[in-house]
Amino acid sequence: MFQYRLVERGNALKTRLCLGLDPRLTAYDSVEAMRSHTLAVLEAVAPFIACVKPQAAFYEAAGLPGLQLMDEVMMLARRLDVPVLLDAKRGDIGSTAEAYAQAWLEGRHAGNAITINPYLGFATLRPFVASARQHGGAVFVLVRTSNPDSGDLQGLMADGRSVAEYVAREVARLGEEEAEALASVGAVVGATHPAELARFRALMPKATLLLPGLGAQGATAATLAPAFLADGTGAVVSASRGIQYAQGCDLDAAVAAAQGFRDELNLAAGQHG
Ligand SMILES: O=c1ccn([C@@H]2O[C@H](COP(=O)(O)O)[C@@H](O)[C@H]2O)c(=O)[nH]1
Repeated sequence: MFQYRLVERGNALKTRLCLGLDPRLTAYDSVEAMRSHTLAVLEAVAPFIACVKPQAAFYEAAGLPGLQLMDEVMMLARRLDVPVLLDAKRGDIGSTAEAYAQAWLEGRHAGNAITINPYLGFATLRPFVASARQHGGAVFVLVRTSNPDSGDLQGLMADGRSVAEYVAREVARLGEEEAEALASVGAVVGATHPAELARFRALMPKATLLLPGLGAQGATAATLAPAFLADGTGAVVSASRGIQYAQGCDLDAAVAAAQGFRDELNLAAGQHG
């Protein structure tokens, strides 16, 4: 199961870091340069990460070679035994959600995780959850995203609760359907909202939290302690630009940035060495 692979790898390598791999065509002279650098970053940084999070948008933006690269990233991750959490934020009416789930959580993608969007209604999450449960994967529901304007909708209040809290409650409810201590239904909560982490952690006790926003978006590891469970597991924190483009396309700088984030997150999670 994806969530337990994260715990096992995180504990074995002492890391709570998720590598975001968002290759930007504008950073390179050619698609081939983008391909080789992206794969090299994953290979070099793998010993310091609990999982890798390719952002589908960047691969889609590069057309067919980009989609081929996304596939290569996933295959390399599999070879390196690095869990893959695809950031695609899928969500649609039920029958289409079934097709998305089949595409990204089954077959050669069985055991992976994907971010999903609850905007179309809670029932539309079901096909993703069913595929994840059946094929050893996981889903990460958008609860409180990291962007500055995420409160436009997620912060709206109804009966004393924010929309984000309603979604969190649904994540918890789905988790309760599973016997294991950690559920296959996780949540995205931005690292840029440190004051809200304790509340969301408490609302979703069985959910693994994905916290994007470390580095380029200004979040710092030291503020993230409330996201973790008492044993230091239960959350992974992602940085994309802050690692892949730490100093331009310098591979050593990417490794140094990943090591630095890993160490800071271990301190925050109470994992000392
Ligand atoms: O709330 C969210 C959900 C997803 N993201 C994605 O994470 C990375 C962040 O990249 P950085 O370079 O580390 O800022 C990117 O792929 C976003 O689409 C997020 O930022 N916030």
